[in-house]
Amino acid sequence: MAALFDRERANTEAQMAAEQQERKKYSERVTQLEESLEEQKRLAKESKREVGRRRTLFDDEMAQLRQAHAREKRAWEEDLDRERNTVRALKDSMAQNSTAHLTMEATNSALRTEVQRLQDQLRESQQRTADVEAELIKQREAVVEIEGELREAESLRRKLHNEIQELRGNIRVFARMRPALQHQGNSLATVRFPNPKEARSIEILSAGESATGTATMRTFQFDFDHVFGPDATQRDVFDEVQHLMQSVLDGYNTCVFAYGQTGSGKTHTLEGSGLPTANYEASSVSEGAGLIPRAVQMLFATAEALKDKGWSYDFSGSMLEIYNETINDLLGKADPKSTTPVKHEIQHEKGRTTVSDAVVLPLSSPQQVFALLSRASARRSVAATLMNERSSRSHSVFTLRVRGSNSTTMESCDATLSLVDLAGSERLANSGSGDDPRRLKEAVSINKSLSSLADVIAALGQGKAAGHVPYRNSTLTWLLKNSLGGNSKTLMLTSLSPVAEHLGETVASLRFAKLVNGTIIGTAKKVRASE
Ligand SMILES: Nc1ncnc2c1ncn2[C@@H]1O[C@H](COP(=O)(O)OP(=O)(O)OP(=O)(O)O)[C@@H](O)[C@H]1O
Repeated sequence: MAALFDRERANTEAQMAAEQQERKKYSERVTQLEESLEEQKRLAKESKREVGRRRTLFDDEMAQLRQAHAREKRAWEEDLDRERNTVRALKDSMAQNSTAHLTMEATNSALRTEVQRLQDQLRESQQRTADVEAELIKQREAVVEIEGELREAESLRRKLHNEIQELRGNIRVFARMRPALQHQGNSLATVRFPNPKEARSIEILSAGESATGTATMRTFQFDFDHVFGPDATQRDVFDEVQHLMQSVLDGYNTCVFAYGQTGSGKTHTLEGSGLPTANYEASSVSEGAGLIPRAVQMLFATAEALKDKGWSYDFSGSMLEIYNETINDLLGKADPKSTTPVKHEIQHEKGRTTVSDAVVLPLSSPQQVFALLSRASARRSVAATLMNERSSRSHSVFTLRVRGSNSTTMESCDATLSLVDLAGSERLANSGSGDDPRRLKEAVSINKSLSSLADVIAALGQGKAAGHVPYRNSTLTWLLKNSLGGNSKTLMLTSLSPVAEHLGETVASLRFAKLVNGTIIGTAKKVRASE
């Protein structure tokens, strides 16, 4: 038992030792584990710290990264916004461009259509032009033919026109009675104009006494180429005269006399109320304008129109006054007050009349002619103040020389138009000269020249039978030698006063006019430039 016990005890002690051993090992193990746990804790702490540090670092880095990322993001966003804006702008622009493109395409297509249309039109036009050109060539040929015919017709017209003039007689006589002037208030003569449509007759009724002493009424009737009553206008007179202007351009010397007593209307008929001023337009003259401005306007206008038919004309003019048988140049430089006036000689050579030292001005427009007439008129009025109404006591002669040549037909002509305002025709007893020797001399000179004019016309009327034509008997007839006679066309415009008191002078003027009208002057001859 004891042994058992001892063994048991030994076993138990062995067991206890083993258990102790085990406990020790366990304790060591526990210590070890505790140390290890401590270590683990420390390590865990360290690790935690490290983790914390690393987390902090990581957080910092993350924060930085986030900031950087945020910055970048912002930058990207800004870039993105910009890009978006750019893209939007581009889209807008593209939209616009595409609209513009569409518009342009539409325009382009419209333009293409237009170009096509124009090309078609051009082709048509070219075709038409070709047709027109062909037609033009035909027309040109026709025009050349017509021009030739026209030239022939123009030459024929000239010939016929002048033949008609010849048939009518180269001296024609018109009578014009002026209206009563308001301010005069004189009693008027009894005058009748029978057959006013024909306008060729005038009748003057004059109270008288028969041999037995009974009161009678005498009627004087006169027939002329035309009679103008007091209502006739300046235009009416010119209408009857203008064919003579055509004759001047055709190369015929033409002379128009205004004859009549002082105050009967000679200057009114020739010049009219005031010459056109510098503002005058070549296409018109005033209603009051007389024969000279109208003739000048017509001559220049007709010369211009004849350019188409190959004619080219040169005009030149002079203005002379014959006072007491002496010639004064109204365009000359000499002082009109001078006591030693320039002496002018009249020369006739080859059908042309020239006056020595007289100014002849080249005239290229109607305005220049009017300037010439105003100059002459101013000069005449200076003389008039010196010589008391000298204008009605002198003859004024305006001469327009017209030279023409036709480069196509080689025709040429050279003629003068003389427009003569004669001195008052009243008889010596009525001239108011009385005992005034100056007035007497004037009246004698006027009488001489007017009776010489009648003699010349009468001698011309008698043709060769008269033998000698007394041109030299007065300065007037000598100056107008080539404008009278067979080589010219002459028109006498007899001015008449309607006043009863002037009846005697009116009848005398009409008798003189009748004498002239009864004269048949030989055939007018065209003057060629070379003659
Ligand atoms: N047909 C007419 N109509 C209106 N007035 C006229 C007419 N004829 C002449 N007269 C006027 O009569 C007056 C005299 O005319 P004008 O001076 O023309 O006469 P004249 O014969 O030339 O005279 P002179 O011999 O003195 O030069 C002027 O006042 C003029 O205006």
